[in-house]
Amino acid sequence: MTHELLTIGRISVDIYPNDIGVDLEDVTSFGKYLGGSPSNVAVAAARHGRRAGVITRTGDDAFGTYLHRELKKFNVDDTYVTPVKEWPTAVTFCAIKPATDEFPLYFYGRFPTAPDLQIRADELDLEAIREAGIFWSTVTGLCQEPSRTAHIKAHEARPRTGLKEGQFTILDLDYRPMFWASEEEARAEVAKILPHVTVAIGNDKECAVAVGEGTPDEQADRLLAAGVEIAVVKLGPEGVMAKSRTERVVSAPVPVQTVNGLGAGDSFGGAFCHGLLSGWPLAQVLDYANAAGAIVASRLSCADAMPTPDEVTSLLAERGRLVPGQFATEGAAL
Ligand SMILES: Nc1ncnc2c1ncn2[C@@H]1O[C@H](COP(=O)(O)OP(=O)(O)O)[C@@H](O)[C@H]1O
Ligand SMILES: O=C(O)C[C@@H](O)[C@H](O)C(=O)COP(=O)(O)O
Repeated sequence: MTHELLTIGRISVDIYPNDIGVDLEDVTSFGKYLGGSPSNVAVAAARHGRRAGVITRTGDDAFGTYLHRELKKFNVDDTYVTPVKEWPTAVTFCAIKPATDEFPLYFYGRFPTAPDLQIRADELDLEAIREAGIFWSTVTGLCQEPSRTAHIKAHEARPRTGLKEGQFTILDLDYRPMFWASEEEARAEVAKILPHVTVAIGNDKECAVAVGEGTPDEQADRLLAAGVEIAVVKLGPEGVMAKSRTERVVSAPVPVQTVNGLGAGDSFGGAFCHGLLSGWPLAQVLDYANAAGAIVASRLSCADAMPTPDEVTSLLAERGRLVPGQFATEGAAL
């Protein structure tokens, strides 16, 4: 199977509160969901009809079984999801406090390591990585060995110069401070991957870790100077800005009632991939992904909340931002 999108990195069981607006110590019941940013991105793209797969590791346990079941349910290829014996599947709790726009994450089963940080270079199917329409990795995957070397090897196997028309290599600048000794350490690792990347996506804080403090424009310019073709700066409820060598595109906020800001970035990412694969102009890709992010921000969970194309276009239509025929997918690039 050739994947339209192949992601690599973490997977977890998200254990998210059913109680909204309270700190974790006051939560009385939780729901259980597939989670982990690059896995969510694969789910999001599959919801838009794309052939998506993920390279990751679970523990050899019941939560691992659950995650396989969920990936299959969402139509994500789990061929490259294998168990490690030594570590249990990671779980992630959060608190949901929309009134103050706070959604703190609490990672368990990631210290000193997690199964998905045990991905080894010698286990990779480099042919599948080379052939994928889009290959998506995250900065968190670089935080520890052997995952770090595996990520570098995967990227080296897919050099920018070897990409075919319509192929993209995306780095999600995703930065979780608890997994790093310092921002400088993360920046040094990002610098090793960037030469292979054609699209970099991050929020303003993540861009600062990757290429230093600055305005979104300055950060995008630095990413372009590092050789990427498209630099995307996500701005949460403020929308998104992207730059290529020839254009600067802003997609204005798509207002929604925020429930849980977590997962919006992954929804954005999966929808962004769908837009690139469809060959849409950058402005159109950004509007679509912006609305897809907003939808997940207005819902409780991450993977289970990923929207379908109809849900995205309906929201844009409701906001008076849909040009009829604009988001046709017939002309898929691959
Ligand atoms: N509360 C919100 N209201 C409307 N759109 C949102 C909201 N939160 C996120 N989005 C959309 O989703 C995108 C990604 O969300 P963001 O929070 O910036 O990413 P991340 O989760 O990676 O930090 C934003 O750029 C925006 O397009
Ligand atoms: O993996 C994580 O970082 C946390 C997960 O609980 C969650 O599923 C997630 O990935 C949220 O990512 P975001 O889209 O960057 O908010």
